[in-house]
This record gives sequence, structure tokens and C-alpha cells, in this order.
Amino acid sequence: MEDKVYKAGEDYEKEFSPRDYLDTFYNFDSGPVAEREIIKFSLQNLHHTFSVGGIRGDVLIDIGTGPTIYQLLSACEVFREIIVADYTPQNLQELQKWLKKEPGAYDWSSIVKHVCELEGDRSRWQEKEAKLRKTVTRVLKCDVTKTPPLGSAQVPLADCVLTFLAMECACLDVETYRAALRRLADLLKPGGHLVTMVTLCFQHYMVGPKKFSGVYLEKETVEKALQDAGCQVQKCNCVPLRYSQAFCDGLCFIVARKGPSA
Ligand SMILES: C[S@@+](CC[C@H](N)C(=O)[O-])C[C@H]1O[C@@H](n2cnc3c(N)ncnc32)[C@H](O)[C@@H]1O
Repeated sequence: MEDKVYKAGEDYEKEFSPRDYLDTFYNFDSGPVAEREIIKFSLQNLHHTFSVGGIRGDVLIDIGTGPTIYQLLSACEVFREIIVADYTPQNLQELQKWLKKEPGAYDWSSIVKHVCELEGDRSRWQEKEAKLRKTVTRVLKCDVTKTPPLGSAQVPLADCVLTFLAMECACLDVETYRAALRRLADLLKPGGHLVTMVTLCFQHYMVGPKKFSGVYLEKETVEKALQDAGCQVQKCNCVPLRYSQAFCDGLCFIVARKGPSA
């Protein structure tokens, strides 16, 4: 393990290895039990939100997508178009590899099968992979610390903005986090939903031998930041699950709705 602690910004571009990240946190079959339980928690909440929860629409924008697709597997059934965005070029490349079925792409099949099982038919996993590949229409560069976060890209206002485990990495202090959430709310139509998963009391996580830090957030800080960004919290599901490869004190899945005039 290296002593240095890497931070938001250029460190991601230079030091973040998508494969180390995927192997550490998304090895569903033979990775650590803790990480597997957290993936299941995420998938269950996403399934609920985008099925019985009734959140659906034309456009979903996922911010801080990283090299992962698990967070889009339920949503791709109920949105016409998904736009994904991340700060780190090598994450966007890793994503494109999977989207274009290129050799060496990460194998998400176990996780896709699990989501299909939640939806009632494990056998349709290849159909779901094809559906997601078709629904993701754009892969964009973004920086949530900048206004606008998607730079010069022209995107429609979204019915849903998703951001999973990313804002606490992209922001190094609470003020930056609050400003980032306001930028995400600006991407939403009035009445649209912001769906997020946050690591509570986050300090750092391991990506291979490298330690990356972020902002320490308590549940109340997250809820207040959402409210101040014009979003009303509709669901806040916090659990004391902890990663084996990250230092935090639980996880929180949140659904918030942007007010009609925010
Ligand atoms: C822990 S990963 C989360 C990836 C994925 N969403 C997941 O659920 O596993 C954190 C992500 O935040 C992204 N990130 C870091 N700084 C950012 C910024 N300023 N704007 C947007 N994304 C950023 C990183 O590139 C990385 O993909």
C-alpha cells in the first residue's frame, strides 16, 4: 500500500485505475462479502425505485458513473435515454469498452443476472444487457466542481439525475459538496428526481494499492444540502453496512424530488 493519499481533481486522471476499482468493489462472485452485500443493497433499492417506486421518464443523467453500469440496470427499463458522465477519461474508456462489447470489457453478467432475478426472470440477462447498451446514448466528460458540470455539451433537462458514490469523492469539503448538488439539481426538470447513494462519514477508499480521500458527510448534512438545492427528500434508507476496502460508517440511499419552482 502506498502512503500518499490521492484527492479529487487531477489525481483521478493520473492515478485512478478502473480495473483495480472494479476488481475491488464489483467482484460479485468471489470478492469480499461486505462489498457483495453493498452491491445487493444498491441493486435492491434501485429496483424498488424504478419499478414500484414509479420513477420513470424520458431522460436520466448519471453523474460520476465511473467504470460501472450496475446502477443503470433497473433504470434502463423505464427511461428512453440514459446519458452517462464522469470526470476521469480512463473510466469513460472502460465504460465504452463494455457498451461496445470490445475485447477485455468487464464482465457484469453475475450482477446483471441478479437484477433480472429481482425483476422476476434471471434468464433474460442478455436481453437486459442489450437494452442498456441501446439506452445509453451519450458518454460525456463532466466536472461537478464546475458550472455547468457537463461543459459545453447540450443536454435536455432530465427527469432523473442519478449519482452513486461519486460526490463524496469529487468534493473535498462540505461547501463544494453543497455547490455540486445544486449543479446536479440544475440538470433536472421541475418535479424530477435526484437519486443518490452516499457513503456516510467517508474518509478514504482503496483503489488497488492507492488510497483516495473525499469529504466526510453525515446523513443530516446530505439531507440539508438536498433541501437547500431545492429538492425534497422522499426516501432516505440508511444502513450500517461497511466496505472492507473503504473507511466509512454506513451507506445511505436517497430519493429526492425537485420542487415545481426550484
Ligand atoms: C467511487 S467512484 C464511483 C463510481 C460509480 N458511480 C460507482 O457507483 O461505483 C467515484 C467517481 O467519481 C468520479 N469523479 C471524481 N471527481 C469528479 C468530478 N469532479 N466530477 C465528476 N465525477 C468525478 C471519479 O472519476 C469516479 O468515477
